[in-house]
Amino acid sequence: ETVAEIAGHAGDFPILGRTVHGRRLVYLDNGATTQKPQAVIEAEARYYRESNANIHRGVHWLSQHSTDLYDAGRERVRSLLNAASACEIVFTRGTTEAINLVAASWGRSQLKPGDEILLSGMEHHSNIVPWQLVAEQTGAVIRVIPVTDDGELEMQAYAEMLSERTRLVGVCHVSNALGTVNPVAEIIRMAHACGALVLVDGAQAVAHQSVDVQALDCDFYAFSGHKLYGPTGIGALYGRKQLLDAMPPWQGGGDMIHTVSFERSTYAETPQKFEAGTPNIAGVVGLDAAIAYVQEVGLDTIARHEAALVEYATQALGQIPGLRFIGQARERAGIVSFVLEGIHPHDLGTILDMEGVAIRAGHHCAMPLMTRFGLPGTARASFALYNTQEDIDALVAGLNKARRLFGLEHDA
Ligand SMILES: Cc1ncc(COP(=O)(O)O)c(CN[C@@H](CS)C(=O)O)c1O
Repeated sequence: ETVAEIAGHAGDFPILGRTVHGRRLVYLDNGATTQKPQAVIEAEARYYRESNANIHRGVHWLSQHSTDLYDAGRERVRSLLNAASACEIVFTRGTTEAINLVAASWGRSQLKPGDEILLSGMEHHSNIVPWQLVAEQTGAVIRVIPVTDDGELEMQAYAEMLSERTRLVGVCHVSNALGTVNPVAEIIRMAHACGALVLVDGAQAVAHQSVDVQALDCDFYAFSGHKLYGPTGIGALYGRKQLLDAMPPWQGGGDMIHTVSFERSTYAETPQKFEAGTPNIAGVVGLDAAIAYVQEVGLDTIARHEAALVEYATQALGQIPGLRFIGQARERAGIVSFVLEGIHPHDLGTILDMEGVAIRAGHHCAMPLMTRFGLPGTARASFALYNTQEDIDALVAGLNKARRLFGLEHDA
């Protein structure tokens, strides 16, 4: 599709037709969660209307049909990430659970006292706290890759931190607080050169650009379906097959076993070994529909559309006196973060909400990053394929109204 055609897709998202406080909803909080196209809403509803049954265990047609849908969803995720095999795709509740799975299974079984885990200073709490929990249990040590004033990783410092003690590097593909796109292929190459693994937190990347885990050569890649126009409660972990095969289960129960006795149980193969209990089957069906939708629109088209929005927003917001961008990385995806002198981000968010404009304000679950910038938080506008320049104009109008309400309009 062309970028011009993409704007027509707003009509695919029923919720965008609603008002908030009597104003048109201007939804610019896509980093928190994206809205859902009718195709995703209908896919889940149709599953419950026509196909619902438990998977893997029934001998009846409906159970096999439901299992086929679940397997088709796994193949769709494989195609999204270009993984070598569908058995490298483990369904989880989302990014947080995917990272906890790696920390609990690989971390607890592999990490020894003194081993080092390198995390970037711009990580989301879900790529910090699981590693702190496993470091407490194993004696491993967490070290932080510094972030520059522009919101990029200090690659020279990273190179100097890498050593034979480095066992794993955790890095976000795209920062949810700054929009920075990290040079993950280079980060991975450098980590592998000293024998370390890399987990990439892809929560803010998969909806904004094509991801190829084989080209990146990453060891783990995590994302959430709800940030990719899919349902909440479903996401996925990509893991290199030989790593997943060597990792112990992380949750016990039905489906993840081969045999069970009170003396000893044996476990299913990857990926089922990591999918205990009845999974979110409808969520997988909805995720399948969401990925099909973005693949139809075209991730490269979406990337170009959102890059144009970031550019337009940077120009328009840059005209507002007292507005300071936080994070000016050379490569950004889908997010603009800023502070407005004299108005707390939460007050900005509240005033914008009264105008129907939804943004996020606060620390964005990246408290260490906010501390690094000496801020309590920022205001964040995050874009999706259905956003338009008119949405950004509404944001600018709302910010200027906030300035008037706070008596800041006397600035030139
Ligand atoms: C980079 C990154 N990593 C992990 C997560 C967690 O995703 P879950 O689906 O909640 O598991 C998120 C979710 N960030 C939301 C909620 S804090 C935001 O408004 O930025 C993220 O952006």
